[in-house]
Amino acid sequence: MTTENIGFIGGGQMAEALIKGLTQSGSYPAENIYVLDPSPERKDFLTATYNINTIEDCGAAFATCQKIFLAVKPQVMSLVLQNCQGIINEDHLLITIAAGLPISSYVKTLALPRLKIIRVMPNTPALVGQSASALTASPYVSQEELDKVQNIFNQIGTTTVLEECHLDAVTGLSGSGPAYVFSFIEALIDAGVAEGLNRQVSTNLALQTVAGSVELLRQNGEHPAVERARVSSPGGTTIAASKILERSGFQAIIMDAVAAATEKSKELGKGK
Ligand SMILES: NC(=O)C1=CN([C@@H]2O[C@H](COP(=O)(O)OP(=O)(O)OC[C@H]3O[C@@H](n4cnc5c(N)ncnc54)[C@H](OP(=O)(O)O)[C@@H]3O)[C@@H](O)[C@H]2O)C=CC1
Ligand SMILES: O=C(O)[C@@H]1CCC=N1
Repeated sequence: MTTENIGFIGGGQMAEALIKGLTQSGSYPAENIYVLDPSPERKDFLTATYNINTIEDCGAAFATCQKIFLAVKPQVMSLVLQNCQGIINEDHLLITIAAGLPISSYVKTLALPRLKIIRVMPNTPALVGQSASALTASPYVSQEELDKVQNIFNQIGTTTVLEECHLDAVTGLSGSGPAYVFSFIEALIDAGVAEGLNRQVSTNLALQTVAGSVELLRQNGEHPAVERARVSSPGGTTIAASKILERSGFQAIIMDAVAAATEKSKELGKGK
């Protein structure tokens, strides 16, 4: 069976995370991957690093690739789609990773009522095969087509198929989520340094604490509050720290942050 060519319109951070995840895991041959980006330096970097191919314009992308990933910022998507008008037809399969933009906005801009498009929200841990992606498809995508695309994302992490109404919340939680986790880890490292630990030691301890806690939750299957209670010895250190987190509204801050990102995702799609 021959491998289909896949193309990326936009070769930025998230496209690179997907390309690296797919090529370095060995799950997709580099020679079947094409990228279109306005920056010659960026294209040179991507071809030199991942041995993939570059492509010059939308016409060449759609002539060469069976599946096209739209990986540009939501703010420039309509311009990109306008450039592709008359090139994209209802036989093509589009996969968009743009935050916020509803499937209906692509149908409207391209004036293709039976457009086949899958909207996906991945995240950058795709770089190391650990992405969390949620997918939703337009009604004209067959189950087989959805399965194939889901399988591509399965090569770089976990996937969930959801109704489109949930995609903004997914963006707020897992799309942007790595940034919140990185902030937390950064704070833990700095806290260790503030308490006198060497930065490298502090980094190693913080990373393993987060990784180990995730693994514990995965393996035990308990609610995080149960595991938190197990760490908190009576009259001990953890409960003293927890009091500070509670007082500062730590959990509410995280919930507010996810709500702000979810709201921004909705805003990006408004009027589109
Ligand atoms: N970063 C993340 O963690 C995630 C991002 N996403 C989504 O992925 C998409 C890309 O985001 P991200 O990778 O962060 O952004 P980047 O800005 O890193 O990537 C976008 C790329 O598209 C290029 N570009 C701009 N105009 C065109 C055009 N007309 N044709 C082809 N390429 C073009 C940009 O080039 P130039 O910079 O020269 O303009 C840039 O290289 C967004 O829609 C975002 O919502 C989804 C999940 C997670
Ligand atoms: O910040 C953003 O808009 C993109 C979408 C999700 C993660 N990064």
